[in-house]
Amino acid sequence: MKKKLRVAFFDTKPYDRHFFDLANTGETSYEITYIPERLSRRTAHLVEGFDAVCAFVNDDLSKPVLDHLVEAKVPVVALRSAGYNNVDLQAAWERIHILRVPAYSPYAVAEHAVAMMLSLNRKLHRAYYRTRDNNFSINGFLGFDMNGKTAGVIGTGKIGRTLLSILKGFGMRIIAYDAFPNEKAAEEIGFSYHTLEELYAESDIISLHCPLTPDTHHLINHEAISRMKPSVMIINTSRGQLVDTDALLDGLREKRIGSAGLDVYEEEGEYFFEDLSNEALDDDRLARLLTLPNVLVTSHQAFFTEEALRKIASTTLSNLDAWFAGEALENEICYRCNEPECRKEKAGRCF
Ligand SMILES: NC(=O)c1ccc[n+]([C@@H]2O[C@H](COP(=O)([O-])OP(=O)(O)OC[C@H]3O[C@@H](n4cnc5c(N)ncnc54)[C@H](O)[C@@H]3O)[C@@H](O)[C@H]2O)c1
Repeated sequence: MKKKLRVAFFDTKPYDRHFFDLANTGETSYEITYIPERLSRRTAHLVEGFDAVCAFVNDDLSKPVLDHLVEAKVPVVALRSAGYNNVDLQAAWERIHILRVPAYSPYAVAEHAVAMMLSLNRKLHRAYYRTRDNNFSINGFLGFDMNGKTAGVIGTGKIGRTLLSILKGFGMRIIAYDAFPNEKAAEEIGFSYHTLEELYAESDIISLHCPLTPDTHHLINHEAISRMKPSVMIINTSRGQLVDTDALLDGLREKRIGSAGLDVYEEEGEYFFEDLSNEALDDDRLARLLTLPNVLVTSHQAFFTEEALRKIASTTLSNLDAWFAGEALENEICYRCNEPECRKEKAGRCF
């Protein structure tokens, strides 16, 4: 019998195992080892003897870890995520192939962003606890009609556009900013592009849907916040480091920000996805955010729907199938993918 290819899955939870076991029945089914620990310098030695590594959003794929993977002769990393800001693509170049799941369910993330907006606006996260305590007072729960208000979306890719369509249905005025505007989508959905400055000045709700890059790191900082409407609601379901947490906390303290919904957090790596209910939180900024009634934190769960997990599992495994079959790698990424002479476009692989 042909020996199965071995894949080391890092940072796995029971739901990963469930959906990957369901999907791992194709022609090239793999011998999957589910490792609960994150991939890091400390755990990189576990990759010895594997044919591939599968990693998630908080796994560390910096140069020292990639060096270790290359030494261990692991030729490919399959990310089971869309974002890849945790990978040093330059260090990976011409040494190890990086595959990802570019799209699995834009609805999952966009709908979670809307859930956060509705909860913060109508104080559902607080009402839930009040009524359970037989406290039927509605003092402090005054919200606003979203109808007629302005929503500003930063990043009009798959998720941003899905969100814009949903908010259009609420009767909101929808505006957007993107470094690479998509005028066709703007016309079809009915939103308009503006400068960041205009978007900050005009939006009642601002939702972030751009990737984390050197250009977008701390996009929401003191200066940006100083240009926003005083009661603005900020929603971040994209990546924690888009928001300067100190600036956010100052804005909340000074009442320059009305409310914030955070599915991601700058330093989430140590905390999100883990049950730390028996421990004291040692991150003072996260602890402070969690005390504020107008802040709603969820732990990177926007992607977490049945449909998204099925698609993540099937695409991750078909990316590996394509790699091991020597086929073109549609979902490979490298730091040169945005260049006009991108090799993948011509040869099907980045290098
Ligand atoms: N919370 C979650 O569970 C979760 C799940 C999936 C994705 N995400 C995050 O959502 C982000 C968006 O996902 P997507 O599928 O819509 O990606 P996408 O690639 O389809 O869209 C990203 C958009 O951002 C734009 N962009 C790039 N640089 C920009 C800049 N400097 N300023 C403004 N816009 C810029 C791009 O032009 C593109 O239109 C991902 O990068 C990821 O970080 C979060």
